[in-house]
Amino acid sequence: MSDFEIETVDAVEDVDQDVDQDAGLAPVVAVVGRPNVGKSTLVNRIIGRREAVVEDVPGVTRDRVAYDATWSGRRFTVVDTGGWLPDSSGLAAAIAEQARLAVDLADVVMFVVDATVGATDVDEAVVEILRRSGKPVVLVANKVDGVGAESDAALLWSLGIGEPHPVSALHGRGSGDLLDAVLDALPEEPPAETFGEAGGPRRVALLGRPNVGKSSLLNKLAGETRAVVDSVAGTTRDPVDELIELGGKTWRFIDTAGIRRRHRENQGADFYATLRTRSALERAEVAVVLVDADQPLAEQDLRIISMVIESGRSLVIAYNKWDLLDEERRHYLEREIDRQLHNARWAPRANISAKTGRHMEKLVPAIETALEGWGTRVPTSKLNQFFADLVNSHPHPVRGGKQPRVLFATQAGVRPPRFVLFTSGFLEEGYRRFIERRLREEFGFDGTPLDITMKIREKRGKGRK
Ligand SMILES: Nc1nc2c(ncn2[C@@H]2O[C@H](COP(=O)(O)OP(=O)(O)OP(=O)(O)O)[C@@H](O)[C@H]2O)c(=O)[nH]1
Ligand SMILES: Nc1nc2c(ncn2[C@@H]2O[C@H](COP(=O)(O)OP(=O)(O)OP(=O)(O)O)[C@@H](O)[C@H]2O)c(=O)[nH]1
Repeated sequence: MSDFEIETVDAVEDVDQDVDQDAGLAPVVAVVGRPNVGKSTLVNRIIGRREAVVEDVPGVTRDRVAYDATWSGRRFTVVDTGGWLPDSSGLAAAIAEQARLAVDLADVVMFVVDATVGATDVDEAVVEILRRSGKPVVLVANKVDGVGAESDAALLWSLGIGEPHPVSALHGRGSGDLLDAVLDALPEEPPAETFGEAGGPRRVALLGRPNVGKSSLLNKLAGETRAVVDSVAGTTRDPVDELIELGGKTWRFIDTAGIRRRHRENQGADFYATLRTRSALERAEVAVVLVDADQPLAEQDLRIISMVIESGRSLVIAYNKWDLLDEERRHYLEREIDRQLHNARWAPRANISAKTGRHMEKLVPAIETALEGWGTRVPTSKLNQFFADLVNSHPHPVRGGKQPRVLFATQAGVRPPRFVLFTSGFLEEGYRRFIERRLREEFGFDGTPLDITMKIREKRGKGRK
């Protein structure tokens, strides 16, 4: 992208592949079944807390649907589909719809049947959908509270989707064996996320177009603390980093040799500057982009900021040469910046002067804020509470008689925070931006781009097996 169009939301119809390869995304286990069979009770049993709302009234609308769960050290997201269909047109149709959604969005389906009631016509219809999907299904024979009821469970072999697992969601009986079966059905565990060196100084890239004051700032930072701790030879290429102590911590400034070396005499300096920026970003965790406050914001400034955002690194914007502005211009510029940098409005800002040292002390807190936002993880239940509220208070506009919904969401990773929204249809641009804005309002995320992916259920009638 050469302009300043920052797309943090990937609107892709068929993104299953991307998402499934995402190392951080926990597999999704959807719990499906008729009303009142004990889905919520089972979910509470699995997550080890009483969070899903259990009601004796069938079909109670719930506002939280997805939770983090762990069994035998394996992390997964469990989804209570009971909350998906508050206004259905007839039970059978509603359950069928619920099953289809679950099949499309989950890695494994837990199909819950009330063993004391036995298989009903609706259950049979669900089995049909599940079988056709080819997704792994674990059959749960619930409400088997004692040995006496085990024969009820055995009758469910007749459904023809494999072994019924007798459990009492209420008392916990059989739930361990059930979860073992679920783990067996989960896809292979992806390799753990590996980002950066464990511990060690946080890595900062100082970026900006020629003449904005990068070397001046570097000298000021290094000089001010009187502690240029060390120079570090770059491991891969020739760049040399510097360890600088600031605010009681040691920071690794990336490729400071490159900043101090002048490219001005070279032809194609622009090209080298871009390369340098790119390779610095590769190794950095946070970028401090310097902008010359005394000059109009240039295309190149915006391009550098875009590069940071696209690289998924955290971002601080420092307006340098603030000493050159008079009071009126400062006031005016503050507003101007808000308008011009609206795509990076979330980045902490510092108005500094590398020359006079003005507000240099604000730089470290800004960097720390950005790194914190970058590493923030929101628990699944909190995230889904947020989306439930959002969908209720600000539903997606109806388009062509349809109203796509966020069914549930999980955070697939950090650095930067990555979210996957499981939706019942395509969310349009404006709504996606709205979601991002509200996520930021609710959870902070100052200084970090957000990577938001939609995982849309397959379109019906388009080659369903
Ligand atoms: N005896 C017995 N009762 C259970 C068991 N599991 C759930 N129940 C009861 O069944 C009723 C329905 O449980 P829920 O967990 O709300 O059922 P649900 O499937 O989530 O229901 P919907 O919200 O209608 O979709 C509650 O009164 C539970 O206490 C069980 O293992 N044994
Ligand atoms: N008034 C004022 N001048 C500054 C400030 N920071 C840097 N300058 C001046 O701006 C000019 C460029 O500063 P440098 O630090 O060399 O800029 P740079 O970004 O390293 O430049 P390149 O090496 O071309 O990429 C020098 O003349 C500095 O003295 C500041 O805060 N206020």
